[in-house]
Amino acid sequence: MKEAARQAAFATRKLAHARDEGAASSALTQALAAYPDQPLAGYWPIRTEPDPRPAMTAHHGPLCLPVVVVPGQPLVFRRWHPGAAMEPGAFGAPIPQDKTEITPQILIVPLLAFDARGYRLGYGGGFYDRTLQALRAAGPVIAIGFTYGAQERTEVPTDATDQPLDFIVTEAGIRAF
Ligand SMILES: Nc1nc2c(c(=O)[nH]1)N(C=O)[C@@H](CNc1ccc(C(=O)N[C@@H](CCC(=O)O)C(=O)O)cc1)CN2
Ligand SMILES: Nc1ncnc2c1ncn2[C@@H]1O[C@H](COP(=O)(O)OP(=O)(O)OP(=O)(O)O)[C@@H](O)[C@H]1O
Repeated sequence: MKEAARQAAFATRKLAHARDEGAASSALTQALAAYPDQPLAGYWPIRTEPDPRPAMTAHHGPLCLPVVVVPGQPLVFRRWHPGAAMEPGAFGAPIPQDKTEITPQILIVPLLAFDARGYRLGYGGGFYDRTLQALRAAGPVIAIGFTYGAQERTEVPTDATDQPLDFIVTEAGIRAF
């Protein structure tokens, strides 16, 4: 069920990526302006993900990027700043060389599809679900899904471990759940 939804979502995201990247990025900068000082986790874009780095660069607080420690475990987050030295990470996304870990309070979360309940479909590792579960158990966290409007579905397939998003940002603007 999730696999078929993933394949279809890759196709619509590729088209949306070619059309709208800049617009999605400026909506993200606006959403983050509500939380200027909190530690922010973004991501280094891979495939056809929209690029959150311009919005991260505009953020005042500490910045970090996700690192896969091992499959089946939550992500950790390494300190990052624009221009920071990078090294190859697992799964094709570069990671900061600086091993200093930061606990983010705001997370920009990549995704393949989302629905009106705020549920998301990722690449299938369960990394963000495990990470959000652990962070939410420890304190307040805001998860902001970042993608294109074309990735909305009536209902994405979910299971008991899926963690909902607090906001979705697309080129159409900011939605709260
Ligand atoms: N930009 C970005 N960084 C990220 C994530 C992400 O989704 N986007 N992650 C979010 O978790 C983590 C990396 N996890 C990932 C998990 C699977 C695949 C992926 O493309 N898997 C392929 C198989 C790859 C392989 O076998 O080597 C696939 O499912 O087809 C990518 C990233 C941390 N960093
Ligand atoms: N907190 C958790 N504890 C145990 N298993 C989990 C947890 N979160 C997710 N999983 C498991 O991980 C696997 C992958 O989950 P799922 O297909 O929802 O990934 P995804 O949301 O697409 O990926 P990601 O969150 O990395 O973007 C599933 O078998 C799911 O049950």
